[in-house]
Amino acid sequence: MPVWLKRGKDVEERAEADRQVRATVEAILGDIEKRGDAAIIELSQKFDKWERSDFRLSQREIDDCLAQLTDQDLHDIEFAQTQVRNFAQAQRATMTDLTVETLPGVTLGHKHVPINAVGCYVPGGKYPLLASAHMSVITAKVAGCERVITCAPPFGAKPAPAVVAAQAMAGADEIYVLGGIQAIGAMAIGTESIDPVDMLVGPGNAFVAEAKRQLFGRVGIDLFAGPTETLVIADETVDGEMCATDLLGQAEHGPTTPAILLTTSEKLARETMAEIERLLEILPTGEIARKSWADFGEVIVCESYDEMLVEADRIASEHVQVMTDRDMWFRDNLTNYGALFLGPRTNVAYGDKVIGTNHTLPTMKAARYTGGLWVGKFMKTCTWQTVTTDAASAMIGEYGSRLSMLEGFVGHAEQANVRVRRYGGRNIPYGTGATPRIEVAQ
Ligand SMILES: NC(=O)c1ccc[n+]([C@@H]2O[C@H](COP(=O)([O-])OP(=O)(O)OC[C@H]3O[C@@H](n4cnc5c(N)ncnc54)[C@H](O)[C@@H]3O)[C@@H](O)[C@H]2O)c1
Ligand SMILES: [Zn+2]
Repeated sequence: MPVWLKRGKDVEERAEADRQVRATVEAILGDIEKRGDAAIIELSQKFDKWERSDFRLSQREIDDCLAQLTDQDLHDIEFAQTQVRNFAQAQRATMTDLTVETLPGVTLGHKHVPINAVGCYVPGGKYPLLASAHMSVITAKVAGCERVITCAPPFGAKPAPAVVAAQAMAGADEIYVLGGIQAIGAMAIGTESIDPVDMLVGPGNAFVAEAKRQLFGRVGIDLFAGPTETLVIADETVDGEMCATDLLGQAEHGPTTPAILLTTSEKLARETMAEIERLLEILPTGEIARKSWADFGEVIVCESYDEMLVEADRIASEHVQVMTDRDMWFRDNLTNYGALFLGPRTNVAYGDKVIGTNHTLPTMKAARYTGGLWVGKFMKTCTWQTVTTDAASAMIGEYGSRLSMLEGFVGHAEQANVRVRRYGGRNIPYGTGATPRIEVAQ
């Protein structure tokens, strides 16, 4: 049985916080629906102290942001964007259109159709998360989406230059400085100044994730990508400093970030907890990380690798860092996770910022039913079919007619029968729903 050396807050407390967020989001989306731009302007003032009548940046404002970055900054952003684009293109290449003859004269297929208009949210309340611009905008463009618009909140009551640069360099068609529920609502519902999109993507805090969830149906969403979570699976092949650094590296995202250590070694567990206390004293973002570690950090000691696997699948964390003597065994056997980071030479920050895999990933156990954002999320896989011979049309028609009548659908049966008459030369009077029989072999 696993033993907890440290536990996080219980589920009830989290559920109460979720209820409050749900109510706030519902009220604000209703207001945006009713009052459009007027609501957006007020909300932006209220939550972000950001006053503007038009939130779209002009080309001049975009150029001004680009000019504030150093050559090194621009080179680094370009490097990261190239990695994200290369991987997205390789993934796109695995998605082939399909044409298959399933019976003589019966041809079925599917094709991948890019979604026309996409709204990409780039979070930036606590940190200007420019990497989210690459993850959403570039991936949408690789998919072939025509209109890709993007919203990020102001940072320190003005546009964050690095975020704007990343949005522009990624190829965004419209850039808005707008955050939180008001950004999500404006993109999905539309206002006098912003045309609505077909799909919302991108990570964000609990308000952003909940707003996307409530708007799902009216628009598509990528997945539930709320506050970051991380899980480290480690044995004695690594030390406490490495584990502590990887846990705190993600705990700094926000005060509700679960960072969990699963290990077979109580010695490593205790060493990691001590290291965390030492590092929290010197980490400049330690205040946030300390709060999330105190409230949501967990340390679980397991008896075996199999037990760690079961626990990891139960936790279904957004990020899973594996540093053991059998990393590929975990890759081959884990089933619930957003993204895997295998071996001590890589880590979650590489994925977050630069290596090329997408960092928008499922949280709150959504990893049980979805992977992260990828080029396939921006495509609709739509089927088509055709019947190319008379014999095939009549043969499928006879089955279709009988199966329709089993459901009581006479009109459906007639759609089939008219073809059985014309292409099969069978005389079935209209409106009888007569079902020609076949001999079933014994
Ligand atoms: N799951 C993923 O893939 C992933 C990836 C990266 C980041 N993240 C998460 O993104 C989040 C970013 O959060 P953030 O807060 O820094 O930026 P954010 O851009 O998501 O949210 C900032 C906005 O929240 C709104 N807001 C703040 N307090 C509010 C309140 N009380 N009521 C209504 N609206 C309010 C404001 O309008 C503000 O513009 C973090 O939680 C991080 O963990 C997740
Ligand atoms: Zn991160």
